[in-house]
Amino acid sequence: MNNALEINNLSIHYQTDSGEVRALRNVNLKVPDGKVVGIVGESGCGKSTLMSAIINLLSENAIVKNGKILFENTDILTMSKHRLRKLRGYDIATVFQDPMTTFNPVMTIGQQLTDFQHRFKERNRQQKRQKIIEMFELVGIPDPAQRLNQFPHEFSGGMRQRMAIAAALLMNPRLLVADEPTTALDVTMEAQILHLLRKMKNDFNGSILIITHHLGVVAELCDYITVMYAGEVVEQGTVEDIFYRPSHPYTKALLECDPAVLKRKTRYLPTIKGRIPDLRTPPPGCVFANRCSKVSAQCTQTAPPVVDLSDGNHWCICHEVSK
Ligand SMILES: Nc1ncnc2c1ncn2[C@@H]1O[C@H](COP(=O)(O)OP(=O)(O)OP(=O)(O)O)[C@@H](O)[C@H]1O
Repeated sequence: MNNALEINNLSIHYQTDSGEVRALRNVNLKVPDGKVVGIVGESGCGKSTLMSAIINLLSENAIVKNGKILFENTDILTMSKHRLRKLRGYDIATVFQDPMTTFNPVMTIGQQLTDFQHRFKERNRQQKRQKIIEMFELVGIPDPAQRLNQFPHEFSGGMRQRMAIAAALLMNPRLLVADEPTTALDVTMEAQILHLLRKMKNDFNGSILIITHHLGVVAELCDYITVMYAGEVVEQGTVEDIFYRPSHPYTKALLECDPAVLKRKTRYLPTIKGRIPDLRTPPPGCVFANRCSKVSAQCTQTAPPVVDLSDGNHWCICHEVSK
């Protein structure tokens, strides 16, 4: 199977006055053609850094220490400006947590989404408008033709997120990267957007990379899951591997804290005790050692090995897990 995106051994640090923050360390990830891959982890695990690197929009103080992000065999991190312009929004489309960031508040939605299609020279203005109406129908926006003349603030949060997804798909991208697409929405809206993304998964030919801290989102949508902790990938596998055969103690702890996964109704949600380590001085051994219930002496001293649990498809890094 070919990969729409392949990340090899990626390490990114941030330069700060108090030292270098090792935000990503030796991250490996593949997004196979036509598949949905989810990245999960707590706040601070490096999800946004990874997302920014994929579209080559890292902060000025970021330094790529090593690694590659391959899209069609070309490294995004060293792409020419011209190629990057084609990549962003055309080959790779993005949907962010706050859909307001996608739209210009002082232009009508119709104008903006017509302009979004400027690369499609073969479509005239009328055809571009027709394409938007078709996309709006697909994502469930009622009276699409009338709504083209409205401004972004005239739509609800959920409708704006539908429009952001429509805008991304208008480009027919090879890869859609969605960063916390449901986090800013209430529970009802979230369910509707998840339903929409599930439908898109079947209609859309490209691949999807979805970044979230919400396990329910990945369970509903993904084929593969990457679990990140403190800048490292700690476990990777199919959705079944991660939900039915979790191996890394962090993955297990995440699952135990998730309300959707918890069978019993609890008044207070459990949390993982302790804190993510300071990424300016990550520990020499396992990054999860200070919070792990299975911690042993070697965990605090030596970096954990990669444990292959299923022919390279399901693996984790841990001293205490054996095949
Ligand atoms: N521009 C920056 N300068 C310095 N440190 C940064 C910068 N951006 C992120 N970091 C640090 O890098 C680490 C990873 O941050 P990142 O935002 O990628 O994680 P995240 O998982 O997306 O978290 P969140 O969900 O809170 O955004 C954190 O320790 C964060 O404080």
